[in-house]
Amino acid sequence: MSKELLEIKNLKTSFRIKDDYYAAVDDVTLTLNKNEVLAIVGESGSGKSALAFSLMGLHNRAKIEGNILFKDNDIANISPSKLSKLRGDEMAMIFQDPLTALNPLMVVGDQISETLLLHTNLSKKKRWEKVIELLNKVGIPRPEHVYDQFPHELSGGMRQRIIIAIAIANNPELLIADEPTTALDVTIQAQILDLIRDLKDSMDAGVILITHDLGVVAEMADRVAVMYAGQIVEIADVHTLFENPLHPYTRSLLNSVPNTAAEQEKLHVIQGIVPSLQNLPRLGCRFAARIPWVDAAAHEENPILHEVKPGHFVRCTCHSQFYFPEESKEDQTHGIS
Ligand SMILES: Nc1ncnc2c1ncn2[C@@H]1O[C@H](COP(=O)(O)OP(=O)(O)OP(=O)(O)O)[C@@H](O)[C@H]1O
Repeated sequence: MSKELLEIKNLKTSFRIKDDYYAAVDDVTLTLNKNEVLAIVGESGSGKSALAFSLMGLHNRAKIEGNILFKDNDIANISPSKLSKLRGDEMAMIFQDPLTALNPLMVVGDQISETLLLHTNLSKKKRWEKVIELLNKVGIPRPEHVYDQFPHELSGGMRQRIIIAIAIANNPELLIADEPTTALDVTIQAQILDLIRDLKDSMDAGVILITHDLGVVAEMADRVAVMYAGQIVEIADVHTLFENPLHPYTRSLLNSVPNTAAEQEKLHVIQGIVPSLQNLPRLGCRFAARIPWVDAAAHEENPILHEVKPGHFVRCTCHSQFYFPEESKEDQTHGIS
C-alpha cells in the first residue's frame, strides 16, 4: 500500500471574477498511493469539487498553477490531446449526479461502449460483450435488456452503476469519486460504496473520494484530508483523524455528527459558513474569523501544514490554544498527547 500514484504539489486553481482571480483551491499538496482511498471532506464551498475537476483537467477557464503528477504527466500543464487520452482510460471520475453526467438521448450500453471505442481497438461485437461484462460487474441485472435502455428509464442507483461502469471500463488506475452516493438512499448507498471498494481492490486503483458524509469516510477511507476555504487544514490516517482531530475545524466537523442524543448535549460546533471566494482572507489563518475568542497571537502569519506526528499534518498553530467556548478549563487540554 505504499506505491505512490499521484502527487499534487502546491496546486492553486483560481477563477476569474470581474477583473481579478480568486483561488478556490490554494496551495494544496497531497499524495495518493495505489490501492488507497483518500477522502477529501469539508463543508459546501470549501473547494472539494474545484480540486477534483482540477485533477481531471476539467476546468475550461480556470487558472491552474502548481503540479499534478500522474504517470509521467503533469495534468496541470498537459496538452488537450494527451489529457483526453488519459481521461476515461488511466483516470476516470464518478460524478455526483448521474442524470446530468449521462446523455439522455443515447441508450446506456452505447454510452459505455463509446468510452471503449475511444480508448481501445475492440471490434463492435467485442465492445458489446465487454459492456455486458461491465454491467454484470457493477451489479446490473438483465444486462442485455438494460443495454438498450435510456437513462430516464433507470432508477438513481442503476444510473450511478452505469456511471461507474463507464468510469471503470478501461481499468483506470486513478478513480475520482465526487459525492458518489449523495443522491441515493441508504441501502443503495452502501451497495455503491461496496462496489467502489471492490473495484479499487481488484484494479489496485487509487481512489479520491470527495464527500461531506463522515459516515462514508469512516467506512471507506484510509486517509483523510480536511479542506476549508480552499486549503487543506488537516491530513491524517482515518483512525488518527477520528481519534485525535486537532484543527478546530476538524473538531467541529466531527462534533456535528452526534451519535446519541445524550452525546449531542456535550458537543460543540463552531458556527458560521465558508466565506465566498471574493471574501476569503488572502493572508493569515482562514479559520480565524470563525473562532474570534481564540487569541489572535495563536495564529501564524502564514499558516503552513505542520507534521505533528508522522503522517499527521495540521495547518496553523492555533489548534494548540483552541477550545470551544462552552468547554471547562480541564477540557481545554485536547491536543497532541
Ligand atoms: N466556475 C466557477 N467560477 C467561479 N467560482 C467558482 C466556480 N466553481 C466554484 N466556484 C467557487 O469556488 C468555491 C469552491 O466551490 P466547490 O464547488 O469546489 O466547493 P465544494 O467544497 O465542492 O462544495 P459542494 O460540497 O457544495 O460541492 C465556492 O466559493 C464556489 O462558489
